[in-house]
Amino acid sequence: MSLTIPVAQMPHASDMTLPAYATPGSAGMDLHAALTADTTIHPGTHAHIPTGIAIALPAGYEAQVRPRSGLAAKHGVTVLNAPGTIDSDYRGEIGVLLVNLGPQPHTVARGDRIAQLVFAPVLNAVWWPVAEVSGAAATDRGDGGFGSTD
Ligand SMILES: O=c1ccn([C@H]2C[C@H](O)[C@@H](COP(=O)(O)OP(=O)(O)OP(=O)(O)O)O2)c(=O)[nH]1
Repeated sequence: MSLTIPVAQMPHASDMTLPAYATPGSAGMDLHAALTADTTIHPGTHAHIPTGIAIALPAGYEAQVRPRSGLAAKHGVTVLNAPGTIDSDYRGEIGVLLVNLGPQPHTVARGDRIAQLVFAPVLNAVWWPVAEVSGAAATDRGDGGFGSTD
């Protein structure tokens, strides 16, 4: 299933290539760092990395900013708020909050692939207020949580 999404490049990224799927089966488009200067993320700290694009998602969809596993495995660098949520009514530049959980400083340069963007449909829930949810839909689990099946 494909979705056509308006995308605009910010002035500081007009020479960059748009995010793209790395392979025909990739779930996410790689997002690139639209930095004007290298940014070093020191261990235990995070940085807001611009991607140079703004999008206009149709109502009923979201985009998720997810980590790249290669970056995490090699450098301990991941997305701080993973998965970041891009709302359908957001029109600003997409940013990526990268956190360095590794032992070494990590430098991000312009054009580096820093995260991936996955598009997904969103279900809009409507509350149906009831006195007790177990009355509305009883289950074997009931209110057992947090390891209750251990
Ligand atoms: O990784 C992210 C997460 C969010 N956003 C943008 C798009 C999103 O639609 C907006 C708001 O994000 P979110 O709802 O997660 O932020 P909030 O902390 O709840 O703030 P707000 O009060 O702006 O909703 O910020 C990004 O660019 N990157």
